[in-house]
Amino acid sequence: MNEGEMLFIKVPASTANLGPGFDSIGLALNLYLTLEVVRSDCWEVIPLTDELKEFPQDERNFIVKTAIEVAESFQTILSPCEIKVASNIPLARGLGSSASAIVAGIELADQVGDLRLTKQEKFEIASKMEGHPDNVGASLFGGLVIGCQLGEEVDAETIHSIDLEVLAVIPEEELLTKSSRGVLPSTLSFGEAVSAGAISNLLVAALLSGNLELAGKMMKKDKYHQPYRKELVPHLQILEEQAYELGAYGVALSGAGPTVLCFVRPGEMNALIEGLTPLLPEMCFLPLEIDKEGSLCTGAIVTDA
Ligand SMILES: Nc1ncnc2c1ncn2[C@@H]1O[C@H](COP(=O)(O)OP(=O)(O)OP(=O)(O)O)[C@@H](O)[C@H]1O
Ligand SMILES: N[C@@H](CCO)C(=O)O
Repeated sequence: MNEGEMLFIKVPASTANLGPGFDSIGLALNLYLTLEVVRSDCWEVIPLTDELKEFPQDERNFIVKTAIEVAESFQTILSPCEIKVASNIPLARGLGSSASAIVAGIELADQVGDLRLTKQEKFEIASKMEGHPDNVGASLFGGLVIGCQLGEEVDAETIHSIDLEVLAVIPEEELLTKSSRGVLPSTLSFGEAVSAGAISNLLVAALLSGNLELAGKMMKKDKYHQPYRKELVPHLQILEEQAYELGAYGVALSGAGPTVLCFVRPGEMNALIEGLTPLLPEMCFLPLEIDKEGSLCTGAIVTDA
């Protein structure tokens, strides 16, 4: 990168699982982590939004650490940069903040280190780092992503033709993914695994065919994680009981929670918010749409070579 040149990186938020698509289904959402990158003498991260001020502002920052680690795995040393970071993705709320930071780090390594990675290569690296492909796949590709990670191998199909409107119901309290995975069982019986897989398969088919009632029905029937996480996220039960009555066709825990997503038809958002606000007055209600583009890098880059 020549002096004075600036690189912009934009990575969308995401929701994972959509109920039964545990560790497999991701949907990109229109909240963003953005980076403005210029060459500097040392690594410096300048947070432009308040929530990011708690993180280290040098090479210990998670995004920078990720970038350095990725570049090193390709025997590349990154030249230091000054990075202005902004984000409207709530942290540790189930909206893929850690996945967006990982994807931003990979994009940073790719651009500054001139690694020339393909999207698939970025997806493989990101899935390995995050441990599952759902959030990172959505943040990279945009749209609805159905992924499968088996050991080192990771595959995905991306669907951009689906339009969904969602209401994110976001509590004030954080819930770390690590804690929320801690309440999950270590095994399911063969019979439970078969029905959990069938529910997930039918969710995908219903989303693809536009049968939204059926998709919503399958979200509620998840057997992989929501029944266990309800103890940590009591408002999931309240929303499952009330949101359908108020016009939503689906309700699902967003990723590891604590955010819950209500899926609504166009034109029905306001009535849903009005109906839910008195029931959960302490929550933030945020209408969201699907991001169709995934991560984007713009700006001129000239490498050291
Ligand atoms: N922009 C960022 N810069 C540095 N660290 C970040 C950033 N975004 C997220 N993180 C790290 O990721 C943690 C949150 O990750 P976690 O997996 O628990 O939740 P999430 O990704 O927001 O939710 P989910 O995985 O359920 O969608 C934060 O507490 C922080 O340590
Ligand atoms: N599939 C993951 C998403 C959160 O990282 C989970 O539900 O734990």
